[in-house]
Amino acid sequence: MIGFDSGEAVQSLARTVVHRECELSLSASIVTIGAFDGVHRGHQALLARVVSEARQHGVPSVVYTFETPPKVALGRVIQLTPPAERIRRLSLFEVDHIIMARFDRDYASRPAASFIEELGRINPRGLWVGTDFRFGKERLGDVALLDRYFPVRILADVAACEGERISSSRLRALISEGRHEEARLLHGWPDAGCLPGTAL
Ligand SMILES: Cc1cc2nc3c(=O)[nH]c(=O)nc-3n(C[C@H](O)[C@H](O)[C@H](O)COP(=O)(O)O)c2cc1C
Ligand SMILES: Nc1ncnc2c1ncn2[C@@H]1O[C@H](COP(=O)(O)OP(=O)(O)OP(=O)(O)O)[C@@H](O)[C@H]1O
Repeated sequence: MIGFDSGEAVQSLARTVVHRECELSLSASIVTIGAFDGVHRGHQALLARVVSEARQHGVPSVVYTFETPPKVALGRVIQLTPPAERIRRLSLFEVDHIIMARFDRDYASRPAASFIEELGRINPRGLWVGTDFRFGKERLGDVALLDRYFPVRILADVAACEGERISSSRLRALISEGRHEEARLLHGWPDAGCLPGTAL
């Protein structure tokens, strides 16, 4: 049983442990960061790479994500997957650690440098993100900045058969248009609903 409401670390599948931000410290790791709303096929490709590289190097794999996806917390979009279901889906990839940061006003106002400092505690030896990854206050941090501190690896865009990049935004659009079967093909999970998130 996976639950997150208690806020405690959760031992779910064999090796997945969920942490609040700041409480995990590792001497080496392979990491990916993102909202992962829906854990769609693009996210799944990223997770598979992280877990495989971590095993190759004999270090823990880490997913750094947010209890509420930033765009949802900022009231811009509807949430696809609530935290407990997101943890369940992430866990199926057998990541070693999931960090669930609470994206509130204080967190959103942290500059990129503060986030880089936090990441330093888990010593990423490889940091996997997609091409468009941004972080820090006003989204000022980008891949070039991150790469000055950690070895950044970029995953090429995973696209659907018609060539369009798979994204949580695309899924939200399809679901709002009632195109559930197309959405299901993009996210790769049996159910495809939008569930309300909590805005800041
Ligand atoms: C420390 C920190 C501060 C952030 N502040 C903002 C912000 O001010 N505005 C914003 O739109 N997003 C902010 N974000 C969210 C990022 O834009 C982005 O959503 C997050 O890094 C996850 O990446 P992803 O959207 O590619 O999954 C922040 C992220 C982090 C880690
Ligand atoms: N189709 C994809 N191919 C490769 N990487 C992806 C893909 N979709 C997302 N990613 C990467 O996964 C990480 C988490 O992304 P995020 O949760 O923002 O997903 P998203 O689908 O881009 O969301 P949104 O549409 O809301 O911006 C980021 O590093 C992002 O670049």
